[in-house]
Amino acid sequence: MNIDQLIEEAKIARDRAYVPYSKFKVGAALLAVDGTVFHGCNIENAAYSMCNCAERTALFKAYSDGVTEFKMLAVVADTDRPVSPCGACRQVISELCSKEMPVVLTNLNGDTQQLTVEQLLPGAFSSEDLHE
Ligand SMILES: O=c1ccn([C@H]2C[C@H](O)[C@@H](CO)O2)c(=O)[nH]1
Ligand SMILES: [Zn+2]
Repeated sequence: MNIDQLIEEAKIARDRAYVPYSKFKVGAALLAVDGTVFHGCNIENAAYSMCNCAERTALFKAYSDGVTEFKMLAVVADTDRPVSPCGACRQVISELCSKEMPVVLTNLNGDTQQLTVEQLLPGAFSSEDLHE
């Protein structure tokens, strides 16, 4: 599974987005070290704050299936620039993925930006900050 293939998987995930309120579809594809690809889409709710982003959907699906080691995450939306994950997702990605893992951000025009998890949220608050 290369980067282009993972982006295609993210587009498949995006097609399943449940977005009756924003109409803004986002897809994510999370490649695990064992080669499994977890799809994630955004899932909205009439109680708006319950909306879940595509990135967190993919990560939570993997974790809840017992898969916790990842190689790469791709995210796609119909944006002018490569889609920018929200702050909440950056925080969750920082917690659950290695600092060095590549995150591929893209849009439907094929504009692509590749960042590491550390670059996505430099200086993220982490478990190391929690000394009791
Ligand atoms: O990277 C992003 C940015 C936004 N959204 C979702 C949240 C909401 O459903 C919609 C509009 O913010 O897009 C994602 O899933 N991922
Ligand atoms: Zn988000």
